[in-house]
Amino acid sequence: MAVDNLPVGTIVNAAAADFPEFARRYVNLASADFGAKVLKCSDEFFASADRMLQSSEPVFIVGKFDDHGKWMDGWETRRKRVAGHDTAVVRLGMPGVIHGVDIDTSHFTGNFPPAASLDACYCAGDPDEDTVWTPIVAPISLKGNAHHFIDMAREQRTYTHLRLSIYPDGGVARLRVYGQPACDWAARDHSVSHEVSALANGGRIVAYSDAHYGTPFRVLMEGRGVNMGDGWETRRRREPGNDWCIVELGHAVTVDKIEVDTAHFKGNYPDRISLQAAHVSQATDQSLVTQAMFWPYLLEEQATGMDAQHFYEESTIKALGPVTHVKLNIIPDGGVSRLRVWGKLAAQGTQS
Ligand SMILES: NC(=O)NC(NC(N)=O)C(=O)[O-]
Repeated sequence: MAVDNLPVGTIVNAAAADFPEFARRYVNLASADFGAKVLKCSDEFFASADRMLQSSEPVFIVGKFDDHGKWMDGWETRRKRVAGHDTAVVRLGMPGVIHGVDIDTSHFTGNFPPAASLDACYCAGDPDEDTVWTPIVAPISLKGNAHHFIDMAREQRTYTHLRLSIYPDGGVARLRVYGQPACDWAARDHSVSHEVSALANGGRIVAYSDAHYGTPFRVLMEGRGVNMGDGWETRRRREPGNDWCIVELGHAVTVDKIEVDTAHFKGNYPDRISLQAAHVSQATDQSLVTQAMFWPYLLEEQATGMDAQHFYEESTIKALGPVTHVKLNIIPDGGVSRLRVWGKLAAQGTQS
C-alpha cells in the first residue's frame, strides 16, 4: 500500500481479509481482552510485543514516530546484526484447544520477518527453562502486509502458552489464536449452578441473524460492557421478523437463572426479548439455525429497558429439563451487552 503520499496522521486500516471458518467460529484465545499477556520476548526495540495481542485491527498512522523510529501497531524487533532469531512467549487469556492461528503482518512491508513458527505448552503456572514445548506450526514463509491463516483442525490438546519465533527479526502486527476454551467439568462442584454460557466455561456463539455493529461473542464475556461497542448490535430492521443469536452452552444444564444486560444500549435496546432452548446432540452449526426455529420457549417474551441488567429466576423460566443450546430472540432488533445462563449440571448425554 502506498501510504507515503497520505496526510500526516491518516489512519490506514488493514485490507479486509477473507477470514477462514475457524476464525469466524472460535474466539481469539490470545486476545488481551481475555487477559492474554506477553510474558517475555527477546527484543521489542521498535514496538512492544503486547501490541500484537490487541483485539483492534492493526493500523498504520502516517507520520507517527516515537523515540525509537516509526510507530508500528504490533511487535517489532530491531534489525539483527548477529546470528539467532527473536521469540515471544504468550500466556493465553484462557486455556483452550487451538483450531487455527493467524500471523498477521499488516503494515509491515520492508520489515516483516521472512519466516515464523509456533510452539505450545500446557503449564499450571508459567513456563520456565524446564518446560517442554511442542511444535504446533513448523517454520512457514511470511509475506509483508498479509494475513497468514493456518488451519489446525487436527489439534486436540489443551494449551495455556505459545512461543512465537520469527526468523530472524522483524514485525508482526497481530498474533491471533482461534480456539475453544477448555473447562474441566469433572473438577467442578455439581451441587451448585454454573454460568455455562460464559466463554471461559465453553460457551460459544453458533450463529446470529445479523451483527452489523458490535461483536456477538462479547455477550458471553465476563464483567459489564465498557461501552456500546462491547456487545452485540444489529442493524435497524426494516422488514418483519426479529433478530436472534444461538449459543452453545459449555455443559448441559437445567437452567435456573438468566441475565440479559442492555448496558449502554439506550436508543437501541430491544423492545422485548425471549429465549428458546433445547438439548441437541446431533447437529452442525448450519443445521442448528433451522432446528432452533422449532425449539420450545425457555423464557416467554419479556419487555426490556435501556441500559439495565434484567434477571429472570426459576419462577419465570420454563421447566424444560437439561438443555445444551439457547436461542436469544431480540424483538424486533437492537443491542445486547451480555447474556448469562446459569444452571445445574446435567449428566452428559441426556437427551430430551
Ligand atoms: N521505516 C521503518 O519502519 N524502519 C524501521 N522500523 C521502525 N519501526 O522504525 C526498521 O528498520 O524496520
